Amino acid sequence: MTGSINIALLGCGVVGSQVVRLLTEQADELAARVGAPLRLVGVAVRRPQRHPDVPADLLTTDAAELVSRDEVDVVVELVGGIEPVRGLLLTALKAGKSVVSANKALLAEDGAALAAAADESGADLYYEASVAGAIPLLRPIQQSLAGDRIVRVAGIVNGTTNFILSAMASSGANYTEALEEAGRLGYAEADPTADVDGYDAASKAAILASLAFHTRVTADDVYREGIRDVTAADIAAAKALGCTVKLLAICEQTNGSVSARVHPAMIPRSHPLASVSGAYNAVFIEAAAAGQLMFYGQGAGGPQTASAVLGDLVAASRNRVIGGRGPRDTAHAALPVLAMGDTHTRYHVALDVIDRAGVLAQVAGVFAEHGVSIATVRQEGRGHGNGAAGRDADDGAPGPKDATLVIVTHSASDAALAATVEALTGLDAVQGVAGVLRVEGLGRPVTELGGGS
Ligand SMILES: NC(=O)C1=CN([C@@H]2O[C@H](COP(=O)(O)OP(=O)(O)OC[C@H]3O[C@@H](n4cnc5c(N)ncnc54)[C@H](O)[C@@H]3O)[C@@H](O)[C@H]2O)C=CC1
Ligand SMILES: N[C@@H](CC=O)C(=O)O
Ligand code: NA
Repeated sequence: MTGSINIALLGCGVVGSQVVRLLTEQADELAARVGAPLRLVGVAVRRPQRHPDVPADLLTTDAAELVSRDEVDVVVELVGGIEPVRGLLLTALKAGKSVVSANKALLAEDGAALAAAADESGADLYYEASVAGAIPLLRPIQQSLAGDRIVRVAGIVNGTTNFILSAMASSGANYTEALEEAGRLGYAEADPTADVDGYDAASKAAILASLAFHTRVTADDVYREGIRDVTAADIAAAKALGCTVKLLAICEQTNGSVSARVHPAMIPRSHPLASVSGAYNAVFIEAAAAGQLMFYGQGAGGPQTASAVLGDLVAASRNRVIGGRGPRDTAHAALPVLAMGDTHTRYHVALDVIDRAGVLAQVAGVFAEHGVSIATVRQEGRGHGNGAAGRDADDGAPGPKDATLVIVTHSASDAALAATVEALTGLDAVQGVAGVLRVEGLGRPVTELGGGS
């Protein structure tokens, strides 16, 4: 066995502390797999007194000094955020030290600079834990599917929002109630913004699109909508169509460009992603030759995420032992990113209208004017003696009539749909837009829409 592989750990929180535990508990096995012992030479933290489980002589508050030590072979970064981590990792990579990171925010913002620094010095840069935690996803994309052409990567990459949407669907809770439950059970953080507003998923989408399509997509390139505006009525409307609502990250390659978007969408309950509930993640990959593949598991958690970090650490360490480096990021395709307005999907539009002769024709006319083709229309009575939702509106009940028109479109551009909705709000007979949600078939025909619950 050769000399040890020396590891510097930055950050010792939820994930970092589990990496220390696994490195200690599995030391002999890891050494056998790598061909050299993995030796932790330093752990950079903010407050050493909070880490009684880490040998005191390893703890330091000076991350910059630790990273620049000559003895360090691999830097494992589990701090998160952009600065000071970016500077620390660039220093490490430029000095030829390999880097393992779970930092999706940094990778999605400045992965190109990190990859360039790794290329320059011949070091490894691995970040499997940054997307979908424990689920092996980036390595299959980069290695197992390297000979194929990936056309779509779509999935549920945020456990917090999936938990909230699952709770809303199963109990009928509204968003605020479900968020509170997620907080109580430890899924949602005190400040849930990064999760519920889709920033976390957008960073992951940027990383997935970059690797899958051999190009560079940053978090800013990703269209982003979170789940704050998803209502109990949206969930009920999805149910009525045989669908469920999920926060999806969708990355596609079409006609020489890529698109990456994060937003809530209805998906058919028969789709494999529909049954992914609670804090689980699942990602669906479609490749030209391989066809459809699905990856499922826990996207967060200390031990789970540490598993992915250790996998990267073993890979980087093996490369050190053998001499050389593993597969690097390839961005040779350099594809343009499609504007959200030019992406195409189907839509569910619920309109509150006055129920009188000619309204349906008027509404249909607005869709037609904007080139948006209607697939199905359903009218539901609403109040004023008009009967319960879902019953025939024309039930002969006396009094003024209000109704909700539930329209599902064929595939249309996002820009055309937005213009249609804008124009609909200008119609006298339209009292309000009760809901607009995208409907995604995700590589499967959406045949069952309207099929009921
Ligand atoms: N917790 C999870 O389930 C997952 C986390 N990740 C990523 O893993 C990374 C770490 O996440 P967690 O362990 O959950 O965070 P955490 O907040 O529990 O741990 C981060 C640690 O870094 C320390 N720290 C902050 N600034 C520092 C500095 N300048 N020098 C040294 N230490 C510093 C903090 O005191 C804290 O102990 C983040 O990038 C996160 O996005 C990725 C997937 C899942
Ligand atoms: N906050 C994320 C976990 C880390 O990637 C989630 O809720 O999935
Ligand atoms: Na992963």
